[in-house]
Amino acid sequence: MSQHPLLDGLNDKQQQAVSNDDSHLLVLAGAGSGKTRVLVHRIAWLIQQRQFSPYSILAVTFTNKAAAEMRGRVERLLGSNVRSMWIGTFHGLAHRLLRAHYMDVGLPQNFQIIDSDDQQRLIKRLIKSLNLDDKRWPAKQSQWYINGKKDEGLRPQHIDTYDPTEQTLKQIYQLYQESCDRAGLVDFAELLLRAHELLRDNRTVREHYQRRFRHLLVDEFQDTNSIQYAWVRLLAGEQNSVTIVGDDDQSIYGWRGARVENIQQFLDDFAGAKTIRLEQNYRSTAAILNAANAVIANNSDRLGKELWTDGDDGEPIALYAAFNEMEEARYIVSQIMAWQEQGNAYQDAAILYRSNAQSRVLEEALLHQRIPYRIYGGLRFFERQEIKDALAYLRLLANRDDDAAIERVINTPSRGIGNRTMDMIRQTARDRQLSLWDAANLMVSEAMLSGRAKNAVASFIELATRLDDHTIDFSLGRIADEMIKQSGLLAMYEAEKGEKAETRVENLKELVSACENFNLDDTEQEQMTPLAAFLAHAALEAGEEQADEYQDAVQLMTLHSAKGLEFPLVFMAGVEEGLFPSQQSMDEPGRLAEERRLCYVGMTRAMQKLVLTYAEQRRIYGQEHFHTVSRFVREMPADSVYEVRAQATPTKTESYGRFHHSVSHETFEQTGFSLGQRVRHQKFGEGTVLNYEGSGPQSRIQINFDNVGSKWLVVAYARLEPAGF
Ligand SMILES: Nc1ncnc2c1ncn2[C@@H]1O[C@H](COP(=O)(O)OP(=O)(O)OP(=O)(O)O)[C@@H](O)[C@H]1O
Ligand SMILES: [Mg+2]
Repeated sequence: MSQHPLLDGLNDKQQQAVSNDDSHLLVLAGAGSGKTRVLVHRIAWLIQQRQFSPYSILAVTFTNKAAAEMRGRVERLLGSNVRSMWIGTFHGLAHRLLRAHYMDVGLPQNFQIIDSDDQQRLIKRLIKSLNLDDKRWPAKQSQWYINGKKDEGLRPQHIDTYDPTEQTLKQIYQLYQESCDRAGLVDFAELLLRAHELLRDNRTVREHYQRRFRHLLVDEFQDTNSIQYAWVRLLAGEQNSVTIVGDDDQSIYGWRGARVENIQQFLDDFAGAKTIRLEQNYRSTAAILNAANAVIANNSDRLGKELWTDGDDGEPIALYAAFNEMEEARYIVSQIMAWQEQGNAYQDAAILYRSNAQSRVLEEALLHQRIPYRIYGGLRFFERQEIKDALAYLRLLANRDDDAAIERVINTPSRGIGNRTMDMIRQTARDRQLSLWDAANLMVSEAMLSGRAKNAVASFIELATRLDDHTIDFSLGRIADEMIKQSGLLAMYEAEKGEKAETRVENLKELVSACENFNLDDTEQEQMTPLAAFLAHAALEAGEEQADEYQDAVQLMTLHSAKGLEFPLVFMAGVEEGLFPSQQSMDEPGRLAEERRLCYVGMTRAMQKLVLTYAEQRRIYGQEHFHTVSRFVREMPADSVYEVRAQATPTKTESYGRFHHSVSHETFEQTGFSLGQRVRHQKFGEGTVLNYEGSGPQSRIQINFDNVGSKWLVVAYARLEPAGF
């Protein structure tokens, strides 16, 4: 019997899932087993074989990018467009519903979506208007509260509480809601909630969509939250078919309200649902898959799945122990260069990391070698809001007349300098041809401002002056450290709640690390002060174009955003106890299990080659840490991992007080020198080898000369000789 072309290239179980009749279906399977592929083929099958109109299909994916890809793949399979099919993220689809029914939900036609930052700013203003102390009531806390309630489907009137704190939060929520409604603003949580209310409360609309969407298909179902699940149930109604695919081992958003229990709930709620398990992995080599399976086996409470491959063993997983994070980054970059020289594309390599703050050092190493890269789902380090705030303070220290810097931070964190005061300062500056700084000083000394405004401006001037005087003899790292503390920036972000604020605090501390490690010689701008040189470096780096969409570029992303994707070559950087698993997760079994699932997700992104790296010493979040290799690595079978560099002989270099090891991998061997070695230069005299980069004739070596300090030299020209101790 000849089979339908849409079933070609699928195994039996996959074919069963694709050609399933109209009963509800759960495809429960491990990573890389073809779940997403099954969804794509099933959509095409429904249209071509079962004659459903694309109009009657609704598909949900986890990101917009995944939605676009899925639509493209369906269209390629069918050879026709499926424009009338609804496909998108839960948020995107909710938005579409609200646009179509704005009147039914009481929104103006031109309602606007606000992002998390806008939302927070609005809440902040409202807290002030209630005359609440914003130290006692940080906007972030209210934001967290409001969004949490919305995710549970609760409006202010549903909240009954005698707790005085919650009563105030409820009052803020109420006021926030009123002002959003008045202004026609909709936040992310509101999109989901309002669309849910529309479907729940408006029978005509509900029945319309229930009649329309005969098939609902959801990818990455393990990461749906309560309201998203409620949505699926409403749209399914009594007669429509629901296909969900997921993997309980890849549930990694529990911390954000996702409920892996929804998989079990689905089987309870949707009568007659079938379960199909896919067990063959088509993505990764046996070495990678076996190691990933061994890691996840350490979790309990799993729904239980098998995963095997008949593919090649492939290369074992490489484990590289770097002596610090910079050397880790250089190693990764050198491997990517070697891989590219073998004829591979940059875009087939991905660097995954646990924390956003790790990206800075990696970005710098890539920039240094002029390798294009793209940060997936995020801003580059020096473009992030909190970093720009902090840099503005540093700019102000370097140059009081930097008006843009003053504009940015004169009231960040809030010091009671309002728009009116700022307008007056701007006006004075214009009238008298002064910088904002000079205008502000003038207005304070000549009492041109009212009492409160004057005090606020004076305190800002005093802060900048004090910071400068106080840090005059400090190293760049200490200047940055004092600045984030004294300016109140650190405290401001620390007072906020939520993941984004946590990341911001981490990034600020990471900026301190960046300053500490900043090497003046790197810039070859020895006439500049370290601060000025650093600022130039940061500005240039931020101004560097992010690789554009079509350019071949290395992919950088957090482990979380790598979900569902695959790459021939994958690096997982920072696999260390305390970083991955994270420090906070180590004492809580639930969180540790989620970290382990994240490790499983990361490893199973790799198709051909997986490289794990860790740094024995890492300066992160502004502090030096000595880490051991992650327990997850120890959970991998010994024969599936090989250490790239086993032997390490620590030598201490006085100037840096850091431990260095002699490296034995090729790149450095070519130079003929080893870290910590004593060398002699004709002009500069004797010194100790601190660092190196690049390979072949281009390789450069950093030497701390006893008399002239540290210098980077090109090995080929430096004519260095070994020297005795
Ligand atoms: N029957 C098959 N024959 C050959 N290749 C397949 C088959 N099924 C899937 N693949 C390929 O295996 C890879 C993984 O498939 P897919 O991304 O659909 O897996 P998944 O289960 O969705 O993974 P994840 O859990 O990571 O989202 C893809 O490159 C896909 O094209
Ligand atoms: Mg998938």
